[in-house]
Amino acid sequence: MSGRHAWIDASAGVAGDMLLGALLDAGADISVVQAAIDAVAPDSVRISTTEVTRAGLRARKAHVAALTGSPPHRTWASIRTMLTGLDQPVRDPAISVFARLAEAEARVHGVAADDVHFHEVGALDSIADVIGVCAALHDLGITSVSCGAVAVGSGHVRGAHGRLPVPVPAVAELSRGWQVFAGGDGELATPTGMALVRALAEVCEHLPPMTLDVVGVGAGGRDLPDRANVVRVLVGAAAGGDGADAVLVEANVDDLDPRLWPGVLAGLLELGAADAWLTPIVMKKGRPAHTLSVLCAPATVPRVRDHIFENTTTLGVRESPRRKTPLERLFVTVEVPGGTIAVKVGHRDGVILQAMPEFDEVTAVARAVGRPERVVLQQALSAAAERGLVTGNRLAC
Ligand SMILES: O=C([S-])c1cc(C(=O)S)c[n+]([C@@H]2O[C@H](COP(=O)(O)O)[C@@H](O)[C@H]2O)c1
Ligand code: NI
Repeated sequence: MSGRHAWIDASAGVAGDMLLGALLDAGADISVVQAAIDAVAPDSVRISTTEVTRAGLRARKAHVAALTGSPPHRTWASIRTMLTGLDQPVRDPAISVFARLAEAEARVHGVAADDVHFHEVGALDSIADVIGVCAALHDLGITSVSCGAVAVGSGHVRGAHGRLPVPVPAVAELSRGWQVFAGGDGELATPTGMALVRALAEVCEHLPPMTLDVVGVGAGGRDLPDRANVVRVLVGAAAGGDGADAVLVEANVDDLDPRLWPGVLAGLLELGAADAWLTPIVMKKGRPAHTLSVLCAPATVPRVRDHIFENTTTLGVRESPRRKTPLERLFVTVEVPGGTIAVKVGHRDGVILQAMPEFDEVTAVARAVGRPERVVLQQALSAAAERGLVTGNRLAC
């Protein structure tokens, strides 16, 4: 696996500064985080951390000190403009986080997302938390994130909106489609924390099998006697050595013009899905239909989801984590009359299990020389066999 996976333990709640503290505790470089924040809001905030204890457990508390006065209200549109100063790997997730917040606030207050006025969540410290978390993830080389069920709290809280029930409306809205539970008194999950989870974590899951590398513990502001007010981030490589994390995205569809399916499948592969296929099914009420299945890397899920909603008639998608164990593979070019063809060789522990000519190249040579594909395929297989590329043989060094 190329990148690292981070699993967020939000079983005691989540807030932007808690997540930032956890990632800094896991080893993210604070100067890299500060530089990303400075790129958006120069000389505005200073990030620091201290070691604290929460219910007797060591944790790192992130502090965001304002160096200037922060304007009380910001619109989503103005924050989006501020974020353009960031490098793409930090900017894209930061925009996704604020877009989530804007959509949630828009639904809560009954206004258009672009017109949403953030109050507390638009303050400099929230902006710093979001940018800081995205920069820290990038600095740690984390390429996929998942998170368990989130404790949201209970009771009431007082803020710019007056007295709000917990989970506060924005958190409730952001929680749709995610596993949540009360988990205790007070506001345990804040809008910024929940937006970070929803924008960055591809799936809600228990701790996935992984070779654990580092555990970061981020402290919340309160020290509760009965439970540690912390977010933990467990960072490592997904289990299976070369096995990569994958997500299966599926939808049952019974009313799409069938002529549209080839374009839907091709589009999914173009945007980076590892595979996309249709299975004929008979749905409720005896309706013939199709299951669309898409296997992709966790980071590709948001694009896959968007593509399915934009290009099919489905009203929802299902997502489930999967583990892929790819065979090691290499390509060997063989010569056939009239051209060359790449042969994909799958092997394990140095023994060849598969040697198959790439069929697109078989087709290209067959067309170029005017011979049937099956003849060119056989010629490529024979050429591969002459090179010793057959099942059971050891790979030549
Ligand atoms: O700023 C806004 S619009 C805001 C909306 C809501 C709603 O639920 S609506 C709640 N809050 C409260 O702000 C503070 C700070 O939140 P952060 O995400 O910035 O940590 C928190 O207590 C929210 O309940 C703000
Ligand atoms: Ni609000």
